[in-house]
Amino acid sequence: MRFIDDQKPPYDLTYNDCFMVPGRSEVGSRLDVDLVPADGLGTTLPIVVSNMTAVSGKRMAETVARRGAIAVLPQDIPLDIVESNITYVKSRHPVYETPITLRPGDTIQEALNLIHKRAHGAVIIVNEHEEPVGIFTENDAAGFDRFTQLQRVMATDLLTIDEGTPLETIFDRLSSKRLTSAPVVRGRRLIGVVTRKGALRSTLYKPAVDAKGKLLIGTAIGINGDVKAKAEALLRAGTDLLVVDVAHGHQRRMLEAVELIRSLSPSVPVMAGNVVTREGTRDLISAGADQVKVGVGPGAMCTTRMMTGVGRPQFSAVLDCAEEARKLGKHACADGGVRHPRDVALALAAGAANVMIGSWFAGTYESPADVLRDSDGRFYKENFGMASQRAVKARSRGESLFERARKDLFEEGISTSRMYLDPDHPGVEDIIDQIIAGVRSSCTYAGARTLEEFHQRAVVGVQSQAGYDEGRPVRTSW
Ligand SMILES: NC(=O)C1=CN([C@@H]2O[C@H](COP(=O)(O)OP(=O)(O)OC[C@H]3O[C@@H](n4cnc5c(N)ncnc54)[C@H](OP(=O)(O)O)[C@@H]3O)[C@@H](O)[C@H]2O)C=CC1
Ligand SMILES: Nc1nc2c(ncn2[C@@H]2O[C@H](COP(=O)(O)O)[C@@H](O)[C@H]2O)c(=O)[nH]1
Repeated sequence: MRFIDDQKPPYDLTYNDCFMVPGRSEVGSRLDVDLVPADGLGTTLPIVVSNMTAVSGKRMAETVARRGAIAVLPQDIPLDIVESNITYVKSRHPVYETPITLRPGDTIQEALNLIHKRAHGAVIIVNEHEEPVGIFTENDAAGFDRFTQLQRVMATDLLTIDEGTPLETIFDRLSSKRLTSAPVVRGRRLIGVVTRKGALRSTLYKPAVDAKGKLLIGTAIGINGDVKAKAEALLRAGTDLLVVDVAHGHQRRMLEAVELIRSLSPSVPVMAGNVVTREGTRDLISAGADQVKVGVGPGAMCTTRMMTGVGRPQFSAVLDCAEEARKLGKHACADGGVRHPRDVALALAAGAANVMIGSWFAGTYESPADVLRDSDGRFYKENFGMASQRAVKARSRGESLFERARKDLFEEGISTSRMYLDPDHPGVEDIIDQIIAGVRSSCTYAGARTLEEFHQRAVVGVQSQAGYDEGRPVRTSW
């Protein structure tokens, strides 16, 4: 990446400060761009879902891995739950979505409680042999009370798709019947759900899978407690990526933890952070990290900079740390502060191998929280920072009341915030579509076919606030 006229500003930059100019391109189509990160992890998109309790769980993990990204389970979750989540994600189909199932005798209320847990908007009603016998969508509830059994309202003229049916055929069949989704069967037994959009997406994205073809999943670990025992348990459980994560990643205990983890497994990919300096990057890499996580204070739930004055504008932090990591043959993950596809593109232009996103994904069907409605009827989910009182309480539940009360005094981070589901993009895959459309386009503007070429060719300028505002779409007349 270079700055226009090679004029690097003498101050640090946020994503909003930056813009990219187009360059001569030989890339004929945005679909010719390969977005596989250079880190060799097995992902096919440069997106990592933050290890935040309100963001990353098993549904998030399976959904993003199916499209080529990876989610990291937070360090707050009890180890036995982490183990079962890894097993669950590894058991998911790499193409077909996991169905929500109920029995004919279950009620509309039960179906409505579950239907927003996934984006495909249907509950499949199965018999005792796990064979689909009906399908329920929200519209089927109209005019019935909540205790009505599903067998009374479900649609029974089912279109089922045989496992292995070509994706284009699935799309055509669903389109011709004006259906958005259908159960997938092996013989007569339900094995998944496929949607029209899902069939299309599966032709555009490649799942992130391990050597056995199982979906990838990462886990996070802190530096408190018995790091060795926790790391060993996560490795045994089959984590594909270990993220060693603390607010201040450039500290002795962190470096020791990374060294320890590296000694336990020479081969597991280790991401460690957070840092924003070249020195921090070097130290984490010499301790054994394959990838440094970059970002202090840019996150949407983050009060670090207001509380402490510490942090660094994210674009410059990524630029420096990624350059340092590259010199050492390693990688950087730009963590936090992403609110638009352009931010992802700028992080990649700055040299990041991956971009970690938290709060944006909290407002999706796949994040762990339940969907709530505000007084205007708009759907939202609760999000909270990992340094907030709520998260600290969860992390320290094994400690004495006294210790927990002391920790409360160190609360940092927003306790809860509302992340509204975008009615046009309520699922995490909808947001991934937006991001990837933006990033593919950015690459072709720069004339790049790969992320490495993008980093080499990107030309960045610095803009005023007015320059940034000019780029924002205008939704009403003025
Ligand atoms: N990227 C960012 O800007 C930030 C991210 N976070 C996120 O919040 C979560 C919790 O982070 P964290 O509180 O570090 O995790 P932990 O609860 O795992 O604590 C980190 C350890 O580091 C010690 N420590 C020393 N200096 C600091 C410091 N300046 N800030 C925090 N801890 C320090 C703490 O000791 P002691 O408690 O005794 O001081 C503690 O033992 C993580 O997921 C992290 O990513 C949090 C803040 C900023
Ligand atoms: N200072 C804090 N940073 C936090 C907290 N919880 C998470 N984080 C960091 O933010 C990113 C995600 O950023 P986002 O803009 O996409 O939401 C996450 O990966 C952490 O590094 C917190 O409580 N305080």
